Amino acid sequence: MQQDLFLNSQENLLPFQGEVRFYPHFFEDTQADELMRSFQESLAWRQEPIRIFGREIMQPRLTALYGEAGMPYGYSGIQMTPLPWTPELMAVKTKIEEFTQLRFTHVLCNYYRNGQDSMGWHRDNEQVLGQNPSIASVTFGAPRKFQLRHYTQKSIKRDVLLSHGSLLMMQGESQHFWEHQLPKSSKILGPRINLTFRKLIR
Ligand SMILES: O=C(O)CCC(=O)C(=O)O
Ligand SMILES: [Fe+2]
Repeated sequence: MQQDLFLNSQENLLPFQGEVRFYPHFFEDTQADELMRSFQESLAWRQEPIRIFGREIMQPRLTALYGEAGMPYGYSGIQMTPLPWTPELMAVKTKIEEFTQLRFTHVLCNYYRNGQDSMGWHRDNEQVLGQNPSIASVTFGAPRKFQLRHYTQKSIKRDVLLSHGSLLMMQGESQHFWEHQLPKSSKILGPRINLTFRKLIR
């Protein structure tokens, strides 16, 4: 199928032990602008605490979880109950599913209010994601640097600028062998919305 060819023709950003592919113009600019505005206003953004080394701290960003009823999702000591899909989130999910020929059950939404909001080094390797999860990550708004580094050889790093309307696919063994982060930026940046589509297994 044409789309499979296109999907795999994009170069792998990782040198080994996983696959990460970047599609800078997944959405047309006008569509990306509209989705940014709509998600900014309509999603149920909240600042939630997480537990790190037994201490509760507020996450340096806002989040919201949408997905299938009765399938909660948790990370870093918090458990989130999904809200039902909105038409816009469902439309984005369908577009990604048609492009990738994969299926997703949930979307974790992240809202970075400015350059001071961030996400630290982590792997998306919760058991409910299964062995080699495929994660589809789309970006709207301010472009931000996204970093990958090998989990045991931490000097091996890759950077990619996640731009407005882009799609990043993380697949294969990437969540075993690579961690990723969205560092703070000292630039004066507007808001950025990131949607990470995931498939939870029952
Ligand atoms: O904002 C991003 O691009 C990264 C989000 C992420 O890694 C996550 O939600 O697990
Ligand atoms: Fe992640």
